[in-house]
Amino acid sequence: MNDTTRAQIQSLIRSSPTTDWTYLAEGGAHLVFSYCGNEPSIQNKVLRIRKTHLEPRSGNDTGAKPGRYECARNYLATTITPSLVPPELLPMECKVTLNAEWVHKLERGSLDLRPKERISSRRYPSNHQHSTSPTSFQASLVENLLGGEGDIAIEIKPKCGFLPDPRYLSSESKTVKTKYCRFCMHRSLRETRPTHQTEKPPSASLTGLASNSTTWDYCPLDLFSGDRRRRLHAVDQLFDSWLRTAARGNNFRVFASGKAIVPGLHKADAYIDGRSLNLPRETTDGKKCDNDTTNTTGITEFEPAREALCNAISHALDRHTVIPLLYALQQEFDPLGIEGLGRRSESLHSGSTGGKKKVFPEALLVDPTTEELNLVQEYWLRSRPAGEDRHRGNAREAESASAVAKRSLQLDEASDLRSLLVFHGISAIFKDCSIIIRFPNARKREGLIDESLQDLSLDPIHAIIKIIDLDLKPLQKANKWFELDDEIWRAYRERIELERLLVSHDFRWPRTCQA
Ligand SMILES: O=P(O)(O)O[C@@H]1[C@@H](OP(=O)(O)O)[C@H](OP(=O)(O)O)[C@H](O)[C@H](OP(=O)(O)O)[C@H]1OP(=O)(O)O
Ligand SMILES: Nc1ncnc2c1ncn2[C@@H]1O[C@H](COP(=O)(O)OP(=O)(O)OP(=O)(O)O)[C@@H](O)[C@H]1O
Repeated sequence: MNDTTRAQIQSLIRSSPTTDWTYLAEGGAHLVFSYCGNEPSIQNKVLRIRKTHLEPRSGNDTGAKPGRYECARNYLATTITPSLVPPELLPMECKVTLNAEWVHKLERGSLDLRPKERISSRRYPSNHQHSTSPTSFQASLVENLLGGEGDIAIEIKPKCGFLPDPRYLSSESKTVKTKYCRFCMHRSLRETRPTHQTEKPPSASLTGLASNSTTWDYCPLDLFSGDRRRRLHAVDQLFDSWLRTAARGNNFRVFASGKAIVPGLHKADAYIDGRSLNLPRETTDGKKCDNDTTNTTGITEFEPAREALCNAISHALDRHTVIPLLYALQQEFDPLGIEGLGRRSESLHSGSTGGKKKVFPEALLVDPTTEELNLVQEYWLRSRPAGEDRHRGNAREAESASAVAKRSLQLDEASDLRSLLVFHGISAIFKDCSIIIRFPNARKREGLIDESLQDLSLDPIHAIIKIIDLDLKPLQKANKWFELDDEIWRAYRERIELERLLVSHDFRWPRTCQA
């Protein structure tokens, strides 16, 4: 640990959980607070705290070894991820262990600000929880990627950017899964089954699939296509659903001066391209906007920002290697797909998965060892040219790199199931991470910080791009992944069939996701 890190940790320990930290955001697994105190060493930092506390320790809670998941997670973060992702894409962070009492005070102060459905949700498999009160929490002190006064930051959660290999699909699933991507089908499932993950926003399309063939939501295959026009379209669709769902989705978020903007709720003190976003507090007829997604009054106020913002994001992505990199990491570590893996497991382990029929036996789902994680690194490095070119290329190049990788390490149906599962777990991380694109305030950039913030630049050349949320997924989730995948494509097939019956004569199949 160097002196700077030591000073930061000291400042964190001295800081007050009730007055020095403000609730910023959260996902399923972490709570994130930004620092608002006066200690210079932790200005511009966020505190990212694991919701699930440390695994049980033996004895008196000091000096005992962390569990297997914890070890794998740390080894991945410190040793493996930096070889898969170039350092400039990773935020600077230092790990800290926080006293539970301190964390509880912090959490209590944030309860009013947190989305209700997030409070007390614990979704990790049971072996990552325990019933006794925790004495400490794992956290990291990370650079605040949203920036400060006058900066505009966009967060995109792109999700899975490719269709599965048909060779590993059943004849039944093939008809659907080779035409529609998992993300689009999953959105449809959430739309048609309100009980399925109810915290999710409804899709921007309020009608059925038939009309969906003309108005089409965000599809990750567009973003990952390598085609600039489709990428811009994808960004525009993300912006669109951000507007229509009043920022309730998790695929696109806009932050101005470090604060999340909610269309229809906020008056943002932010400017884009010299124009105020002018987010209305009230609709023009004087009624407070209630986040009703059908209320378009607040939405039109954003239209002037749409073009400038979407173009800037899209150009920033075009100039950067982050999208092809994520594509390669998602696709190369997942040659068979979860269905292919499940079918493989069934053929190998039929009858041995215990009383409750699960596709993957428990014994296969322990978290990876350091040796297994080293293989991940080896596989990745062997499949790519040395030097800086390692992280370059477009989606198509990534595909051919994938072919090379498969030849060199034989990651295919002949590989052992355990290795394939470990690799699938790595792919899952990159299917679920987010990208933050920050457009620093032009005047601050030029060192003119004391001038008025009228002229906020959205210059793609100066955009700073980082990847967040690269935590190891517990392999225990594999059975859930398999079951959800099965539910998703079956529900989509059913929905198509139903719509076809209902609107029989003029039914048009929904637009397919184009690889
Ligand atoms: O399965 P998915 O595609 O719904 O992904 C889950 C995400 O839902 P999303 O579709 O992005 O809204 C989900 O996102 P939210 O927490 O719902 O915002 C989580 O990221 C979850 O991962 P974890 O359990 O927190 O490690 C994600 O679970 P994993 O599939 O990555 O395990
Ligand atoms: N370094 C950072 N700087 C600024 N904001 C951040 C940072 N890290 C995370 N955030 C914000 O906090 C939110 C939640 O963080 P994160 O995605 O890491 O949580 P998670 O629980 O791991 O997510 P998931 O549910 O996808 O697993 C992010 O969506 C982002 O808006």
